[in-house]
Amino acid sequence: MAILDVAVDSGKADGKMGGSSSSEVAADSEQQIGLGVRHLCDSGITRLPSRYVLPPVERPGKSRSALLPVVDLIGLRARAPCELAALDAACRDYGFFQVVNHGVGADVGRGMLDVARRFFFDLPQAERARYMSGDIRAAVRFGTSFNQLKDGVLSWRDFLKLLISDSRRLADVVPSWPSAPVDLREATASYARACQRLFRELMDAALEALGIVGRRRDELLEECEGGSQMMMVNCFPACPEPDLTLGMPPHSDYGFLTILLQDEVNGLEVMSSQGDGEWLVVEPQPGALVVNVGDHLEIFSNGSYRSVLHRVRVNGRRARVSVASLHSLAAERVITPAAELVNEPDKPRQYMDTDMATFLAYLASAEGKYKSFLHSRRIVRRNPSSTVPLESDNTR
Ligand SMILES: O=C(O)CCC(=O)C(=O)O
Ligand SMILES: [Fe+2]
Repeated sequence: MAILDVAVDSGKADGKMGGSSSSEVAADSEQQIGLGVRHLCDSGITRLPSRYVLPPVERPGKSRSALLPVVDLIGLRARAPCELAALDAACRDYGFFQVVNHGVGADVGRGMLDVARRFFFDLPQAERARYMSGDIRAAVRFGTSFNQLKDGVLSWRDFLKLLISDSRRLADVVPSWPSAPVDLREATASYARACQRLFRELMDAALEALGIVGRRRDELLEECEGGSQMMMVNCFPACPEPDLTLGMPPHSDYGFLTILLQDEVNGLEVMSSQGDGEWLVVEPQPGALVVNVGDHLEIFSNGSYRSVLHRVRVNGRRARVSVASLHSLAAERVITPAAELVNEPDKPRQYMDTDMATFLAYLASAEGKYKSFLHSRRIVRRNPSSTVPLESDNTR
């Protein structure tokens, strides 16, 4: 039976380790694990349960510190050529950048992180368990690990997923969000709205940098207004053996752009663009937001912009909270390489069309790690008449 079903059916959502004399024995039980990492920590474990232990080659190992390129939204709004060039270069070369003067109020960001921390750390487990679901399509979902029902090795992470299928209808979905802590809905809706504005401004500039202008750009921006937004509120508790596991395995994000808000605890690591397989620890500037290109923008830009692998490392002392806001067009919209960026034979089409249904079907059937979804959409030309999808790999 799926882990999550066991957890929800157990009826002991807020129970501690009833009757067990060894925390490790209990911690290894599927039932405890299904309730999430935060709950597991409450049981007083001192060793990492075996379900979280990665094989040696997949453990975090060494990584070096790096500063992401900085994009200033004020300059971008004014269409300062150097700022537009900085955005373009960051999306082409790194797939990641940090944005300053982004217009998301410091109080709005702080409010979001504060309520997220209280959701994971102050509420009784039963409150969170009300939102547990094994259905990856559920619009409101408390879950654990990465792709819980498919993960061979589990990730040291709990999350609250909030899906807004049409950003214009945010107010309609807010009442379905958790009612505790009492300010969760208000704080999260304010932050979600601020992210929508930032996403549209960044897309506006990115389209211009890609050379998509005039009516076509206006239409796309209009579509972004009614696009989808997925908020992943992530919690990475302090881990008893952080070198043996990850908070999130290497993955790329599915949307156009992801806006990432994080607390002061480091953890995000990005695959180096040098092709040397090195992991770079992101040191964000205080007050900056981290932004990354997702699979849909790599497809739309016909490979000019890069959706880059990233992962989350955990640590032994401090819990970390982050909020990733993934933005794309409406779920039913087909994402296709922009006609302006396909130019046979010099720059042939690199990707097949995709849509949300295809992505979800893929997630339901696979772990979704590395860039396997994106690679499943890649076109490889062995000879001019055959187009077949590329096998997945983890080089980008
Ligand atoms: O917590 C982070 O730094 C990254 C989170 C992330 O990659 C995601 O939610 O997709
Ligand atoms: Fe991500």
